[in-house]
Amino acid sequence: MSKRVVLALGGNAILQPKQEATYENQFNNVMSATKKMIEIKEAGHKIVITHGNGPQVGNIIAQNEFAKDSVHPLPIYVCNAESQGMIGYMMEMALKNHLNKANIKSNVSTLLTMVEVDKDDQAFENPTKPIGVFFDEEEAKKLEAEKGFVMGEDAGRGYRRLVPSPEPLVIHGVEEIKSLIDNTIVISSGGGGIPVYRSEDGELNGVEAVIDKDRSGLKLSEQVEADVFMMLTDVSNVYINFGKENEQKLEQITVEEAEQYVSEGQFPAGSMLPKIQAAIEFAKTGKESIICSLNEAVDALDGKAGTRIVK
Ligand SMILES: Nc1ncnc2c1ncn2[C@@H]1O[C@H](COP(=O)(O)OP(=O)(O)O)[C@@H](O)[C@H]1O
Ligand SMILES: NC(=O)OP(=O)(O)O
Repeated sequence: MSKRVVLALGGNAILQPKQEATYENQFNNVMSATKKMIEIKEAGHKIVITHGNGPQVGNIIAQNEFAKDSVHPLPIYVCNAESQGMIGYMMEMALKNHLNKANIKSNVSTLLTMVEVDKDDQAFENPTKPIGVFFDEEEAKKLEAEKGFVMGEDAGRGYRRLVPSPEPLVIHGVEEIKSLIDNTIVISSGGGGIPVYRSEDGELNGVEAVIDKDRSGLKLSEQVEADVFMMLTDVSNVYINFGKENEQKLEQITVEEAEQYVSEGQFPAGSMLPKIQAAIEFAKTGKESIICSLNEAVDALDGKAGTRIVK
């Protein structure tokens, strides 16, 4: 059965933590990731793709920082737009080349997507979103002291800069996505979307933040009325007691079971927790959420791989 599927791809799939941030490395990763997405298309499903941008937006911000004495630094929301354009370009080109090779007729369109947030969101008081490259503890302390950055540990992988990550509320371009989806692979809300707020007079304004792409993926799935919300990452499943001797793979869990694991603190805030929370919210609507590895996406849609969260 053909399903309408929203795919959320992690920013780390585009640039792995230990890889150099060259264009070639990122494009090769995008080529591999999009090849897997084409398999979903070949299986007859309609897909909307969203993606992370943590490593990329962090690097663009760092480029601005390094060059600030000669070129004016740009606000974070503009850096978000830049990362959306850069990743969207790589994905659209890679998808078109794969489709061409496989002789599949489908268009591909990247939407520059603004996502509305509440300018009074508590997240602005408490930066939690890790972006950019990883540092050791000593380097992180230096950056806090010298640049006033907020730094934090990211899921045991080292220290990264933390920026506010408000809740996405309204995804722009939803009607356009719905009208395109039958014949087009749409890429939307990249990097969680360009964060904007609407002031009382109705005017849109950019705001300094990076939205979590799993939270935006959830909103996108709800607003485009997807059948499945799929978060593609670098682990095959969600586990309880992850990394311990008694770790246990989860294949299908209910919303109640997932909430119980969250309350036990099974999932770290910087990595698996936002995915599980987004999966729970989507599953509450009676639709299906899947967290799986990119390599097993087609099997996961058939119920043969990954972790499914259902009502
Ligand atoms: N309970 C868990 N089950 C599975 N993976 C977990 C768990 N807790 C933490 N992780 C980590 O979460 C990571 C995926 O989150 P993240 O790196 O933010 O993904 P992405 O960049 O793909 O969105 C995995 O690589 C894994 O190391
Ligand atoms: N914006 C965002 O959530 O990016 P990552 O997936 O790279 O963290």
